[in-house]
Amino acid sequence: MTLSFTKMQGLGNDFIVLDGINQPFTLTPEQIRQLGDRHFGIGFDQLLLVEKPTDPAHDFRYRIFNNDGGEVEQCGNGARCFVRYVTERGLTDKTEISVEVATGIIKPRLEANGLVTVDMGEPRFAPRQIPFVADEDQIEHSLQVGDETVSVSVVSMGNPHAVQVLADIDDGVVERQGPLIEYHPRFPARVNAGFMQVLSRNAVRLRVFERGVGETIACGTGACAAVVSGIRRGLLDETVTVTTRGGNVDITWRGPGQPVLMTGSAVTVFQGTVEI
Ligand SMILES: N[C@H](CCC[C@H](N)C(=O)O)C(=O)O
Repeated sequence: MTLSFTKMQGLGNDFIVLDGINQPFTLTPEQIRQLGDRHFGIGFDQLLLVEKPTDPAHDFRYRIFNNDGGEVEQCGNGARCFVRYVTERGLTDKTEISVEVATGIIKPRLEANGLVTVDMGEPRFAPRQIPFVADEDQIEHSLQVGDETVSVSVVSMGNPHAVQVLADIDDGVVERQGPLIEYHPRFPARVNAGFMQVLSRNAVRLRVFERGVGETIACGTGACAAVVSGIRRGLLDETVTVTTRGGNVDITWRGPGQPVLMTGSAVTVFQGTVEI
């Protein structure tokens, strides 16, 4: 099978985007792993699939696969690339679209300045919604990680995140704790592990060890979850610039019942075809 794809990146989190509307296909998890391999395949963090919506009230359906082959509920950097892809390829003439994801609706919008803003929907905190093994929602939960006891905030942006606030995120903590948190038994669906350093009430640094991938250069939903958890902890104001290894993304959250808004870049790198 020959597949046409577009290679894209948001803050260095990289993707291949596939048009499942005009190019119907199926891929097994093993085939996704092969395509995602950075030596024997194309290489990507996630594969993004564009499909027709199940509800005609919306413009598209958006499916996301990590490079371990697993399908997941949400991808923030990918959402910005999604709207750039469908407009550049003429799949829509709109600049703001309504997109179905596994756990809700997101609304990406192309801005006049070339950036993309996405209404990522409301964050969720109930343990069963994450999913997370705990009695109730708490702003911080104690978690045993190897021989360390850490304090995490647990947030779902559709996909699960466990976020720590640390004075230093470059001392080896990401490499040491990331894999242990991703597979922690209290997260039945695994989890993305965020490591946040607060610089001011409007600026943080963030590194994320992503479920199904490992550490990525940037994580959009991770940035959303980190800012929400920092606001809930009383450390941040409602609009925050998140500095990742791949660049900056701006996140706004006006509190419970409100959506998280994310603004950042989305870049088309190249087009290609692949035999699989
Ligand atoms: N690894 C994530 C999916 C991709 C999230 C990230 N690339 C983003 O930009 O939000 C998960 O398993 O939930």
